[in-house]
Amino acid sequence: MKITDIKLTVVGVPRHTGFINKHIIVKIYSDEGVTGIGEMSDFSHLPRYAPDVEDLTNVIKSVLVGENPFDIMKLNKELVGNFPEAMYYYEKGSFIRNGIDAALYDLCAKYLGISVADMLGGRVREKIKVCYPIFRMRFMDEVEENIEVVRKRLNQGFDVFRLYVGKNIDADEAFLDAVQREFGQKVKIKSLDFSHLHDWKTTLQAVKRLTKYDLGLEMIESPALANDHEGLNHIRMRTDYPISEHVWSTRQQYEMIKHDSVDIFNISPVFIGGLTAAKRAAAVAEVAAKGVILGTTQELSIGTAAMAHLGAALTNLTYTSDPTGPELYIGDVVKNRVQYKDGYLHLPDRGVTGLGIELDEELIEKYRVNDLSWGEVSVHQLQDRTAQTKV
Ligand SMILES: O=C(O)C(=O)C[C@@H](O)[C@H](O)C(=O)O
Ligand SMILES: [Mg+2]
Ligand SMILES: [Mg+2]
Repeated sequence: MKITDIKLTVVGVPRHTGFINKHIIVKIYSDEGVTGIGEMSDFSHLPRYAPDVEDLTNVIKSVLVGENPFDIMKLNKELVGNFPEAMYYYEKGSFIRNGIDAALYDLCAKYLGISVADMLGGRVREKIKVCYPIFRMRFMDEVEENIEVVRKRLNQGFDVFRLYVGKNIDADEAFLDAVQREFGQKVKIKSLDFSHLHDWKTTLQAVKRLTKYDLGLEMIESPALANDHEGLNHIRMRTDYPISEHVWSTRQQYEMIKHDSVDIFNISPVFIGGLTAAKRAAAVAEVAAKGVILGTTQELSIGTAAMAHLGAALTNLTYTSDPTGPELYIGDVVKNRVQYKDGYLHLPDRGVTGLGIELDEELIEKYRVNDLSWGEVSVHQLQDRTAQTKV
């Protein structure tokens, strides 16, 4: 089989919060008449610049056209050559590699008539426990709005949540207090995510306040400045709670092991550049005897299905994971969205081929936008993932 062509389509899909995220839908065509699909998810992250999609398409064509899609390791090496790793969480080259890698798996698995999980090592599980995110509050009046989100999502079966914290600790505390009073044991807050906003010592003060409300806390995430591997170790040694951090490059994961920085690696294909790289990062975690969760950038259904197939094959998925993107957006671009039930992300059936997701061309057209250009949006909105415009 040979790759014959590549198509990239940009879509902008609003979230229930009002925040609009741009993604690129990838199609890889082959001379066997089989097409692979993938998703370069959520370019709506800092820094505020964007790749030119026409130029990007040409670059990717120059890497892939004429190649055998089964040469996944060779093609990943080529992709890393063209879009090198960086020591940055939201490195856009990783998003690009991720979309291509998923489409290669989809193409090859469809050709073989098997599901992507079967290419990644089969199924250890059929469903993955996930949590619903509560985005960061800066103002007290956001507390009640977020309690309403908990009420609504609990009714839909999401009983585990995670909370982005660190810009208004009074609001964080008021939220946790209100959750405890209203929901008691019915709801779990599995993580407090500080998103690298503060140095570890400042975070530690906040952790002391917020862990008064232990609602089933599994981990404290990103509690030091980005790439402060020693800082993570300092705070890890001073709190009883497991520390988690995202993996965004091979070198950064190595440094975190060297400095014994974390208990849990938060692994997302989008931030490490694909299913291939994410599977390797999970194997590295196993070697280092660390826990693993599947993280998220809040993907649409294609990106989330890719993570479900990956999660199916991981033996060391030890804590509650994060991918709930399709529940956050008001729409999607597929005929069959991924399924959530009782707070679990369910894998597509074993009988499906590829990722098991079918594109809906009408929905692609509905959400299609010309490019990845930035509209009016503030750094706060980008950090906090809300449409909140107050300063
Ligand atoms: O755990 C995290 O950190 C995230 O989920 C990052 C978020 O910013 C996410 O990418 C989003 O877009 O909401
Ligand atoms: Mg995080
Ligand atoms: Mg994101």
